Amino acid sequence: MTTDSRGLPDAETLAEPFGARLHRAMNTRGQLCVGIDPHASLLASWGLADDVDGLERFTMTVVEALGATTAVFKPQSAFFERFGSRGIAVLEKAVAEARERGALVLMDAKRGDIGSTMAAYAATYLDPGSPLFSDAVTVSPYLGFGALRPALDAAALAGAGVFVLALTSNPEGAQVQRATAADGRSVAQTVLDAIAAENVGARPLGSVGAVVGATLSAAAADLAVNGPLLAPGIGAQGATPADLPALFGPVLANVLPSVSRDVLRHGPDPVALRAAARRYTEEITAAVAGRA
Ligand SMILES: O=C(O)c1cc(=O)[nH]c(=O)n1[C@@H]1O[C@H](COP(=O)(O)O)[C@@H](O)[C@H]1O
Repeated sequence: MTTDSRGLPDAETLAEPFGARLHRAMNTRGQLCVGIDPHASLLASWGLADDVDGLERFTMTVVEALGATTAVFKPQSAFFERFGSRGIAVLEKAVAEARERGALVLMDAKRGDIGSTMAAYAATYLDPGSPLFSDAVTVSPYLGFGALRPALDAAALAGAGVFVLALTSNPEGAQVQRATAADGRSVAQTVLDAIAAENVGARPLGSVGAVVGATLSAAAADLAVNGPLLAPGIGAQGATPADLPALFGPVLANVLPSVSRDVLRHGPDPVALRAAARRYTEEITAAVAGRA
């Protein structure tokens, strides 16, 4: 991807939808998404202070070590927000530096609100003029999928993507997501069907993704959304790349497995970080190819 002087995608890149850019990135760099989650415990294990300087050292080390080889970075916004405006400034820098190195940035913000407020979130993450403009953002559909419309429209306009929570990796998610909706489908299936409707006709891949935790024993849902499937939960939450084929079956090629702590714990040595990311990328490639 080419960028302008601020590290933002240039007009030509923006014309290409996120789904197509992600498809290419996964094919050339592998299917691993590296989560940037600067937990206080990780800062401590890297020998860094739990302050803004530690946050910046941690984040830039990850971006510099992995930016040239990783398809997607997923910074978790909360770990930056907890330091206030200076933490957000580090996040802005991380977005620009990651993109500078050719990685896509999926902002893990999990936003979701009434439509008029959603428009402000869309302006934050999906307007190319915003300092936090990202290639994609995670959103929550629990105020109703329709309330996400401003984000879906802004993403389409900017050539960006939106990942909607469908079946999350945490055990508590089932209480809401497996509940039966008025028409007899599960709540998760209504979300997945709405995502699929957004992606109709998109080639090679739609720009609206679903979040489906790799920790699930079975999806028990139709995952054929013609879009990417972000699969967090590998590593610290107990799932492995070898779990992916049984869970995702025919849509395995569209899965973007995400690992945060189990890569990050190998720092601050960039060589060890790269080795950990490479191991996961190879294991995912083997799983997708049926060799796991
Ligand atoms: O949207 C997400 O990224 C997400 C969805 C989900 O269902 N489960 C989940 O763990 N995540 C995020 O993925 C990351 C997982 O981190 P690790 O468990 O350290 O790999 C965290 O940033 C979570 O907030």
